[in-house]
Amino acid sequence: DTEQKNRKWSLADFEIGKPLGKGKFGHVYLARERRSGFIVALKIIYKAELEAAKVEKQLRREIEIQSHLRHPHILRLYGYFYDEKRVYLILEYAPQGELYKTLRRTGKFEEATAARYIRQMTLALQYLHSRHVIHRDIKPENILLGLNGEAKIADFGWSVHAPGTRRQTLCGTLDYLPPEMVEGKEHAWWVDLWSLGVLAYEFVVGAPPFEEAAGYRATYRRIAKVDLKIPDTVSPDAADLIRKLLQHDPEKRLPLEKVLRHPWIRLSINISP
Ligand SMILES: COc1ccc(C(=O)Nc2ccccc2)cc1NC(=O)CCSCc1cnc2[nH]ccc2c1
Repeated sequence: DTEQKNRKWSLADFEIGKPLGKGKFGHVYLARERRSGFIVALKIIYKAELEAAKVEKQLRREIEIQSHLRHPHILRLYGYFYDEKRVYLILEYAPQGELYKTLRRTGKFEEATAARYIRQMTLALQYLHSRHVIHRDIKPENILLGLNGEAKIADFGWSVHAPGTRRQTLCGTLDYLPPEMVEGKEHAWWVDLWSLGVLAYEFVVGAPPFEEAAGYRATYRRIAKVDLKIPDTVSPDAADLIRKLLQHDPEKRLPLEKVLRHPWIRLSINISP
């Protein structure tokens, strides 16, 4: 409520529980707000690390963007506070944990499950794009699972207001990069359409489409050429959607509204939440 919303939080308001993981810039702990008993995830980030990485402004901008985002498939940032050494982000806790752990454990998802997650991510992207926010980093590692196993985009380490042209020093996997980013071109919301295609492929196949053991140059080449091979274990409907999203030309990528009406996605609606 508004009283809760505007109040000044401090560490004394929370009981810290088990560690939930290590993020880009900090450690995340389960925590309970003492007065209400409300469970949250508390991300503790050292200011020294922010200064060393020159990302203080990026964090401030993110907090500004995210404190206004409200969507069932986007992890909430409830608020933040700081003391002289650390910044604390009060984040939504996702009880069913990290989607990529489930994916690695099961190898790949049943197509109905995959389609449900893709529909949920599409709804989240539609909401973000309507707020002129590009996520640019949609991958299994950034998706958490809520109380009923619903997918939530959970990491906003790189979201920007559209159109983004700043080159990010990209660490981590290149598998999700679209050609225009690999070629360092101007990019916008259609970047997320490409990533949605990569995500759908990885969910039903169990590995990203352009992965190259030979290293990143080979991955770059395969992305730039859109050297896409879809195994015939993948249903025709799923393959059709993946092909319509993994288009080199951004204007040819299936818009989010059409993704929601695609047969593969419509089929997933009548199966569990
Ligand atoms: C909305 O989310 C976020 C918003 C902002 C930032 C962030 O760090 N921004 C940043 C930092 C420094 C410089 C610039 C920007 C991170 C997240 N998200 C996460 O860190 C993922 C774990 S969310 C916690 C959480 C919940 N529920 C779980 N269940 C199991 C594990 C788990 C883990």
